[in-house]
Amino acid sequence: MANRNVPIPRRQLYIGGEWREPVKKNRIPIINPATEEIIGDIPAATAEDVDIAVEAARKAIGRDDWGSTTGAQRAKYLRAIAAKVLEKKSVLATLESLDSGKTLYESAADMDDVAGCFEYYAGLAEALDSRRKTPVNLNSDSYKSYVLREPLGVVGLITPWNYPLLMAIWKVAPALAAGCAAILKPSELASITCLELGEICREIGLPSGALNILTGLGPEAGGPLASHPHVDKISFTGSGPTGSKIMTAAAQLVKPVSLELGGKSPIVVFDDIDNLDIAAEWTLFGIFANTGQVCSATSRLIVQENIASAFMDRLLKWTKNIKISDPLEEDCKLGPVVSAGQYEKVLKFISNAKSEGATILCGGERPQHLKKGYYVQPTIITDVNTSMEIWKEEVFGPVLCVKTFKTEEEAIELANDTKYGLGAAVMSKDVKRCERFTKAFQTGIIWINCSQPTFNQLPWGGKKRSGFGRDLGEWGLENFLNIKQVTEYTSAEPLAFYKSPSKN
Ligand SMILES: NC(=O)C1=CN([C@@H]2O[C@H](COP(=O)(O)OP(=O)(O)OC[C@H]3O[C@@H](n4cnc5c(N)ncnc54)[C@H](O)[C@@H]3O)[C@@H](O)[C@H]2O)C=CC1
Ligand SMILES: NCCCC(=O)O
Ligand code: NA
Repeated sequence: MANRNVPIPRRQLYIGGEWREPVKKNRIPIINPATEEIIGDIPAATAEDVDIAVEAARKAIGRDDWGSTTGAQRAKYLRAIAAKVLEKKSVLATLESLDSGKTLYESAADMDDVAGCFEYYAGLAEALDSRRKTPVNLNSDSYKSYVLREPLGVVGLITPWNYPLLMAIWKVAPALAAGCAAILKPSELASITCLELGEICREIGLPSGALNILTGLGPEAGGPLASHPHVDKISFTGSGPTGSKIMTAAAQLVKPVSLELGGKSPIVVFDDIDNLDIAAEWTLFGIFANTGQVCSATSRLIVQENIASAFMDRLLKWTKNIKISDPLEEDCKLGPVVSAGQYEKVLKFISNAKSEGATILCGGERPQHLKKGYYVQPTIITDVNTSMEIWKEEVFGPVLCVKTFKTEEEAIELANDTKYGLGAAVMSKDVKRCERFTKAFQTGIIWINCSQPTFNQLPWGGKKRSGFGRDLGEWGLENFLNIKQVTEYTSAEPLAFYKSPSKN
């Protein structure tokens, strides 16, 4: 077992490069979901603190030490942050697991990804210098034009608890690379590592106000950020209802938003796969990794009828092998869900599925050997029909529902039978078929013969009710840039649109 006695730092809000007590001095308890114990507390920001942070961010943009930096200069800060994250990886990973219930293995992998994401956007920040000013050929002798890529301004980043630091960094790294000043509002359910990012920024000497971190409740801290007149953009990852509230608040000021809102992603398994075990493991990984708390989790298995029985048999065998334990225990592969509320919600989905006539093939309860903590067994549900809640709604827990199909057309129809459109996976060795599915899936992310691998270089986001806009890749950077066209009249001739007074 890793050292569970890592002290939980008692932090304040990180504003203008300093730790600052919230104006109202309120704090929120930190709960370890594996033990249900209170292990510390975080500051609770309110509208007053949002005002102070926005002011600090505005000042940063107006100061030369941040507002006039080149991409290459900002890249140095990003690389310094990446190096610090790696230096502190073990402590950060433990804190992430204590706060969110994520297995230590996954928390450590997240810290590598966090550092990798800062490194990746450092590269894009450097490349931005040569792309900052792009001439545009107008086929005109009278005009000369170019396009500037400039930082968008002050941006609000509102992020969830499922990958507490990583989801924040998917937005923080490109925002800083672009030269914006950012205000991060992480989830109140898991904020520790985001506050530690504040300490890292302080240690590496990031110019004050370039990144501000406000922990607090959604409506009290996130709400005022979304509706603040001096915040130029909101980038949000989280639930549909909250995304909709943020968009409504932002719309009053015609403030741009990008929304990443989760889904009910399908994984389609065909009978031509060579190896049932390989497909079974990807299917499991697609729904049980991070205890199913993944926006792109492939939570609907759509399996070809003639292999369904053999495939389900393999799935059950693999599922029985999953070690469920305290996330800090070695080889733990499934920790608790994040909170009491999420635990109740997941169990309610399972009991509703039962009352609607579905069969709980395995799991469905808390594991017998764990008396405390928000643990839910990995659960597979069959005899599902398309009108059931379990088929339609995002559970955000370790719950897979299963349907069978006979024909390819039927599989496509089932896969797209959702209001969401984030991810979709197909398992088949037929290349042409995979191409047909790539075209037919109504989503932003397609996985072929795998589920969930994620790379900094690739765009991340969905369509339909999964939201719009893209994190990661060059698209993640574009989110935080203003595109400005500059047109210069270079001719010595007059415009000659109006009658000249000299000809009167
Ligand atoms: N797509 C995804 O990645 C995620 C989806 N979810 C889904 O959402 C459900 C609810 O979980 P929550 O933690 O309540 O998610 P949420 O969407 O309410 O929270 C995400 C972020 O939004 C903030 N927020 C909440 N209300 C706000 C408001 N009125 N204005 C501005 N910011 C606000 C929260 O404080 C947090 O930082 C989960 O059960 C899960 O199904 C949750 C987290 C991530
Ligand atoms: N593997 C990263 C998933 C990100 C998300 O849940 O939004
Ligand atoms: Na927590």
